[in-house]
Amino acid sequence: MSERFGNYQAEIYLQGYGGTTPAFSTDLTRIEESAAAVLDPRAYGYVAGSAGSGSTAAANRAAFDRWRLVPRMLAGATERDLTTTVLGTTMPAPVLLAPVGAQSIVHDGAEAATARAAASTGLPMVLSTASSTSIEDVAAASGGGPLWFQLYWPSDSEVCLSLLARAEAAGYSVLVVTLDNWSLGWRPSDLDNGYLPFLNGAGTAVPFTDPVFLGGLDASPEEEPAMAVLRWISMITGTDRTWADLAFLRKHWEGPIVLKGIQHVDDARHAVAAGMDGIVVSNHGGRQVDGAVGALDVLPEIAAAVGDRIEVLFDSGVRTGADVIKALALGARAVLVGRPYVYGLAHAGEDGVRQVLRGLLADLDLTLGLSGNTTPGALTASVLRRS
Ligand SMILES: Cc1cc2nc3c(=O)[nH]c(=O)nc-3n(C[C@H](O)[C@H](O)[C@H](O)COP(=O)(O)O)c2cc1C
Ligand SMILES: O=C(O)C(=O)c1ccccc1
Repeated sequence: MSERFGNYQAEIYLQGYGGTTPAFSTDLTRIEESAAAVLDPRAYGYVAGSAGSGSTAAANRAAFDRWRLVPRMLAGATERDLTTTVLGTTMPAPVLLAPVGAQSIVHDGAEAATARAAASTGLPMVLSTASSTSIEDVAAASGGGPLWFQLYWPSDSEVCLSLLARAEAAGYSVLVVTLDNWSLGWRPSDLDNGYLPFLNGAGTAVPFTDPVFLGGLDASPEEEPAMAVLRWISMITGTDRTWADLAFLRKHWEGPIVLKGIQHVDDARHAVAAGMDGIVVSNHGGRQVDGAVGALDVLPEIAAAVGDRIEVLFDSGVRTGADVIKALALGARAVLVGRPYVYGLAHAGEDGVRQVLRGLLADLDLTLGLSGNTTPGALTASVLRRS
């Protein structure tokens, strides 16, 4: 058993032996159910919800189910090493925390609690532009843990440059540019509830903490709060960009740049041509385009086309150790996890996020070993069978 992650399994058994069961299921496909019980129904609808009929979120899970592991025996897998190198940096496992905005709607600790939990596991946290906690405060909470910054690309370049400069100064190492959410998708749970994360009965909270953005806001008190929030969001998420515009980001960001939301092999090729360092194959957890292809379904062709020239990461629907193995075997270097850790945050703040992450890593470590594999880097499609 791997000392590092196997201990966590023993800890959970010991807790049970002492009469304490975990606050939420170690099955991350089910943690949503108990999160529904602890969250405000509208906040829950926002986090759990997805676009349209929910068919893309369902397709994400169905895509994982179509691939099965074929375990090997007596394969010398009693010792594993999950260490992975992404964009030249070593991390303890091939897992990152996906950027999730507005975390204060699920827990007062918000992104600072998430940052502390991430730092304690050594996994990189990707901070959202739409965070409820500032870039600097999250860096302070993280205490030197690995941090990446997710950029929503503002329509105003001064605001964009301010975000980039602050992220760089605060020590964020990688820039993740999200391309698939220049407008919020059609999300019936939020539409039915009249819910936007920054809009509440009492009025509005400006969703972005950047001082240049705040300084440029025109005061228009007559504007309907919902219209104001939508306008602010669209000012930050930007519109009307082209592949050529990426040169601006390349010029103003020294470190690696990763494009998030890639689903078509030609877009992956565009990313290479634009001099990007990586992509996240992702459909935003099914929150943007209803009826879209399951993210895992497009991963193999994209990895085959560009995987030797650019780092390929993956998210959307990852819930178990086996899911991580499948994504890696199909060409991803590492995966990002979204909703599960947000539910951990909702349940128990920093500790809840840590429980989710440690559980996922322990599951990954055990499933890797029990299926006869020892390192994430050695996984290929030969460990899988399509069914
Ligand atoms: C509540 C919520 C807020 C999100 N906010 C952002 C965001 O601010 N920026 C971003 O790039 N992606 C955002 N995402 C998408 C995640 O980064 C990620 O792509 C998605 O959650 C992965 O799917 P999963 O939840 O099935 O793991 C958000 C997702 C959720 C659930
Ligand atoms: O809800 C989302 O998926 C998201 O990416 C977002 C966009 C703007 C503000 C907060 C979150």
